[in-house]
Amino acid sequence: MLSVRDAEATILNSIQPLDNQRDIEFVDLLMANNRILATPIISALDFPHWDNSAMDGFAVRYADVQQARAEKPIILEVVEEIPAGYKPQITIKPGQAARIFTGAVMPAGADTVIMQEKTHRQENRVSIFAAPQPQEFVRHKGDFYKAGSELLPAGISLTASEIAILAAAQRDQVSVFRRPRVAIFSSGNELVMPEEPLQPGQIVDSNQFALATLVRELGAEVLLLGIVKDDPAALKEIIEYAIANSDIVLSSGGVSVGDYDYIDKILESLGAKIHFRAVQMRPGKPLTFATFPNTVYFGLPGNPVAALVTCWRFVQPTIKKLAGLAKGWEGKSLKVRSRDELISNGKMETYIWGKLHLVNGVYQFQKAQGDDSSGNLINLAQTDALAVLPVGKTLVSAGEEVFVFLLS
Ligand SMILES: Nc1nc2c(c(=O)[nH]1)N[C@H]1C(S)=C(S)[C@@H](COP(=O)(O)OP(=O)(O)OC[C@H]3O[C@@H](n4cnc5c(N)ncnc54)[C@H](O)[C@@H]3O)O[C@H]1N2
Ligand code: MOO
Ligand SMILES: [Mg+2]
Repeated sequence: MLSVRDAEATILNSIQPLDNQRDIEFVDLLMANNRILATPIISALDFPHWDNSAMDGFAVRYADVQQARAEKPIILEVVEEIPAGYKPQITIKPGQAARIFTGAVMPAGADTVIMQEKTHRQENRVSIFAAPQPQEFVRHKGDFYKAGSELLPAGISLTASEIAILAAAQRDQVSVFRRPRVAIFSSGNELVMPEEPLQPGQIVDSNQFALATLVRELGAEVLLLGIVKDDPAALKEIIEYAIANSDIVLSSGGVSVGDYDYIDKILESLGAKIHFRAVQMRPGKPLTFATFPNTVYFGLPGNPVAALVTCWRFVQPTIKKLAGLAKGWEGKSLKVRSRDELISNGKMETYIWGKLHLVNGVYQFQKAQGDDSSGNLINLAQTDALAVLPVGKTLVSAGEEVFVFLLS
């Protein structure tokens, strides 16, 4: 059976990221949070734009004050006051200084700023009590970035710091990748919506809610297609519609070996390339991955935990890669100490859901309490990590280290 690693490689190698010409849109800066930048940002300006003071104090000529000492202060004439936002009018000559404030433009003639605490002001004179370093507390034009240099590369997710840079670079609109479109439906005669009273044998379709929420959290747009009966004609119709209208299709249920598990046969009849039908993992073994020319298809297993685990493990990096993220789409793992004993049959890569606790700066993994059947979605609540027992590993004792797959 295909290993998790090979399944992941097969999936990610078949993902074509969105196109940086065709698949972009312009959004206002404050709407760009968590969107992915489609075009690099090149600075039109030097940063800082002009020489300015890094302190409240006095702008001076270094040559005038290099001998200043507490016992023998240098006294300068204050010829101008320069608050932030003001254009200095006077050139500082030998023996002169300007009162200056943080962020204010350096006056011509001055090359150094003395912080206020090292001075004493009396009317139009200032005493300097300590020698500065040459050019101390001056932020020079272009020190941080020169015009023409790249401020932000394409393919990064925009957060507060990048939005600030875009604002500083005077971009009020920004070119981002469109959101990937993900079609979601559930298959099964037994499924009903949450508001419907349960008849014998029925079960609420929780998967469409879980998957839609996860997909939205990942920044993609959801096309929610609801519940489809285990009926080949109905399934074929919805799959045709889904592949025509999305980048990624997620169905849940109907991918195992039962007589009513039709998904794979329909995908075949529609000309899909079926890459695999099962992965050596638990939960999540019956996972179908197929591709159409413009759409990738995940036939997720119906059991609620299996559907979410396979989504976390495989769909999450797929959405990130397709969305245009240049790197960092692969899942993240961390080695932590397990509080609980973890058990596997050793035949499958086993994913045990639970929670991380930060204790004295070190993460500990706590397994979810209760029945760990893949049908028991109740104990998935508050899950933020999956402990991973590789094939061949049957036991992690309490207190032993284990790799966990992070969910966010
Ligand atoms: N003979 C075998 N039987 C099964 C195998 C196997 O290898 N050989 N694998 C088991 C595993 S593991 C899983 S996981 C399931 C996967 O089954 P399907 O993907 O075909 O899904 P269904 O049969 O339609 O449903 C399975 C289970 O999940 C419930 N379900 C389905 N959809 C939803 C939904 N949208 N929301 C909530 N619950 C859902 C459904 O009622 C069933 O209980 O196959 C095993 N069998
Ligand atoms: O994966 Mo099936 O993966 O639950 O029980
Ligand atoms: Mg089935």
